[in-house]
Amino acid sequence: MTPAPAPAPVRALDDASIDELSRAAQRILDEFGSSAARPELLERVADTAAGLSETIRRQCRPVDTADGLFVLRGLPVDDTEIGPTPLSWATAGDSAAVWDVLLLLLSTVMGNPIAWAGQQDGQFVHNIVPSPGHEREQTGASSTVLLSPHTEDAFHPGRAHLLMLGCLRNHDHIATTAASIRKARLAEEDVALLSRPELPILPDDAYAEAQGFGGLPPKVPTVWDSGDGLTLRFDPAYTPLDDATAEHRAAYGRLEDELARVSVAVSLEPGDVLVVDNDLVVHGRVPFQARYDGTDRWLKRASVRVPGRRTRPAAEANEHGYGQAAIQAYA
Ligand SMILES: O=C(O)CCC(=O)C(=O)O
Ligand SMILES: [Fe+2]
Repeated sequence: MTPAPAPAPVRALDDASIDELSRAAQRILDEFGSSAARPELLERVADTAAGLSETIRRQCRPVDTADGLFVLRGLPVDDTEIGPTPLSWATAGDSAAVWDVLLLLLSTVMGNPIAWAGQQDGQFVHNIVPSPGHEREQTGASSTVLLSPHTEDAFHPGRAHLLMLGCLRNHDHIATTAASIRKARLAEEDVALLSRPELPILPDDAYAEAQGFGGLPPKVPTVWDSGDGLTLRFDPAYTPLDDATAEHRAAYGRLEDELARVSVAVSLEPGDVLVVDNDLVVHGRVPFQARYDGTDRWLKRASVRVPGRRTRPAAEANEHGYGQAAIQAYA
């Protein structure tokens, strides 16, 4: 089912904030010559973020509607200046590096950016572009398949609280999909069933090394009440549903149906930064045909932990995370 386009809550940045953020990012990039995440650069980002205006801080406040997301709008993108869309994250290098710094600044206002040694060379900001040979994968590099709704890095207890997608180019208006558990209607019995840790979530195809990990996959709950409402950890493409009881599978299926029912399509415009609460919302992407001619869709992605947030079951602390470690920008 193709989700209905629905207006996502937009937080429009005013001219002064746009100017302040753009200048701050450019200054850091000029100083370091590259957005590669060195400790000195992260330190400068932290200092700069701490000095950003109250107005910017307010626009970066936590998600405050049941949509579980918002779009920060107004940052400028010059389609010529950013150059052609790279053919893969591995060849992106410093393409549109000022956006790496912008996302790091915004992430740092919202929390603590994280990186993974096993993904995109340990960078804090990822390039999401369609890549030849990966068209049918369940990763950000795919195109011709529906990227099914998922919690980002669902396999791992160190996964982000917030996911940030900055749009540099999207000529064909290809939508990101988003479904909030806070809008889903689930029977009490289904919530009870899905709160039981009955199935593991395995590492996705972006983590080749973790997929070879030898330990026993921990069984995890799919939904739970975190105190202020339902919260979820969901990635059906990497969940061995055949191992579940028929009863559990049926409840999981009803959850999938509900998420499809409440799913919205968010077609990002250049300059938009979509912020998704990874505890409330599963995201995906509609299928599309890549051209590989430098004009394809191009997003930058950052993942953020929010210190002190208590949305995760205590048992997650004992998970091995398949040998992967989330590297936090600030200890
Ligand atoms: O391409 C998109 O809109 C989302 C891709 C995705 O799932 C991600 O970057 O985590
Ligand atoms: Fe994702």
